[in-house]
Amino acid sequence: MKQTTDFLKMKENEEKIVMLTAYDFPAAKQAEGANVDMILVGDSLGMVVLGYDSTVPVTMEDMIHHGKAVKRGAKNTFIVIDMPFMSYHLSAKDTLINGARLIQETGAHAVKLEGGDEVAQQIGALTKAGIPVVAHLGLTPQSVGVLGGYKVQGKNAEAARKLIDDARECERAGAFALVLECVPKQLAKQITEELTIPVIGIGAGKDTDGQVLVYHDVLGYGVERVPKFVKQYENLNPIIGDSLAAYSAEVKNGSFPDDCHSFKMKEEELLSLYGGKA
Ligand SMILES: Nc1nc(=O)c2c([nH]1)NC[C@@H]1CN(c3ccc(C(=O)N[C@@H](CCC(=O)O)C(=O)O)cc3)CN21
Ligand SMILES: CC(C)C(=O)C(=O)O
Ligand SMILES: [Mg+2]
Repeated sequence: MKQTTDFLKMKENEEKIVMLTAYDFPAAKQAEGANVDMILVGDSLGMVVLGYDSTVPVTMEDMIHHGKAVKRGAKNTFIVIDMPFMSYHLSAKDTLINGARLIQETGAHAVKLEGGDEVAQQIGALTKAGIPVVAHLGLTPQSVGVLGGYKVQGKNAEAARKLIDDARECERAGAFALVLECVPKQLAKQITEELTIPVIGIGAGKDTDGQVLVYHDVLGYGVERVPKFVKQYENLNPIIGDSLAAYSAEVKNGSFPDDCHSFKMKEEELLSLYGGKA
């Protein structure tokens, strides 16, 4: 299994880092089977598997419940788990307690939290306590209310400069990697070149050190509309829809279950069951 330091070496060797989200046992098994370098138990689970319209309602309990299932499915893959909304803002003590719970109770290897300068203290405290941290900048979905929607970030010079400063600050605070979401590709390239730690992009172009996508987006599984930056490698929705409709139709018309999906008792057992008594 890869370690935090291996991701730094991958950056140095210009070997791309592949990250994919997973929220449950089967997805984690598939991700590990596909040899992804890192699995992210993202708080996007609130939207793609719990049906909320943002990541804000996701709780520590939700993250731990899903994190445990992912770990059972991917025992040999590096796992990063999102710290949910407001679990790293109240106090240094709360941040450490929540970070420790996520690591200890799920068996994940690192936590991820959103923000730059304003959470540098928390990144430092967690790292000093022995919890590896991935920073997350650009479009930070937990701040959707403040950002006013899921929009590309860092489009003007001033916003871009702030993002570059924040990225440096995250590295200085001790983050071992940075997720950069929904920013212009030129800005992502510059940040990737300026940082020593690996930058993993999502909607950030091809020049970052790695890429991350949401499992359900890649597969077209459950999700209806996906962000522009998503490449759908499959569209499972109609496959699942058609399969379930066929099952339903066959139950209704009596063609399921047939003999090959049923169990049979031997004739002599049937005879002794009914034979003398009927
Ligand atoms: N299924 C899913 N995939 C994700 O990548 C994802 C989630 N959910 N939930 C949490 C966040 C939210 N994300 C999103 C959601 C929507 C857009 C989006 O629609 N963006 C517009 C761009 C708008 C603009 O031009 O500024 C787009 O058209 O892609 C982007 C990121 C990324 N994350
Ligand atoms: C989109 C990725 C980076 C994420 O934070 C999540 O899936 O929650
Ligand atoms: Mg997230």
